[in-house]
Amino acid sequence: MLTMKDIVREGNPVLREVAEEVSLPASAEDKKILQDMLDFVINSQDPELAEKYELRAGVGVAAPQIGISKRMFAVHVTDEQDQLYSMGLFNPRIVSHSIEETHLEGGEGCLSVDRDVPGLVPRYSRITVKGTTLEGEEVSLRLRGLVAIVFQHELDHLNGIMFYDRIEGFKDKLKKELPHLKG
Ligand SMILES: O=C(O)C[C@@H](Cc1ccccc1)[C@H](O)SCc1ccccc1
Ligand code: NI
Repeated sequence: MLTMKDIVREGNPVLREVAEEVSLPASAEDKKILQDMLDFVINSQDPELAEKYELRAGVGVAAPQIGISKRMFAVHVTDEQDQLYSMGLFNPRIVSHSIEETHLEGGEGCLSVDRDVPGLVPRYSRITVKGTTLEGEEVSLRLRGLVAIVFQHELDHLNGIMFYDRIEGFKDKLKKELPHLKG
């Protein structure tokens, strides 16, 4: 099973690579890796397992975070309507998004970042994501709220982007929109 020792930390160049498409249908090896990633996220939310294996609670993990530069990630997160999104996705991509943006009030964290980085991270409020599930099914998901933010955080990992790369944008954007705040 995956534990925190398998999570690469910032500074490791793999986190700054653009990950490779996964050839489909996925090999047994790629399916095993993605299933292990999904199990890791689920385990991280189980208080007993998290304590026993010293897992940091997470709602997603991307393959580059375990040192594998492939376009796949796993999420286990419940949205505001209590709909559970528990899945592994191969070759996920945003096919459309709102202009409107949102952010988590407390900012974001990352399993690969062992420090607090304050600041709001702008994300699209609504996205449509396509990808292929562990079962080999092509899905199209219309997402909003926390789930949309989680998918965008994980998708960024596939493109070598860390959440704090986006924090400056937010301040610059704020200054542009509210020049009187310049300072
Ligand atoms: O590092 C990762 O990719 C896992 C992150 C994903 C994430 C961070 C911030 C915002 C959205 C997604 C971990 O899940 S961080 C822990 C966490 C737990 C619950 C809600 C948000 C973040
Ligand atoms: Ni992260």
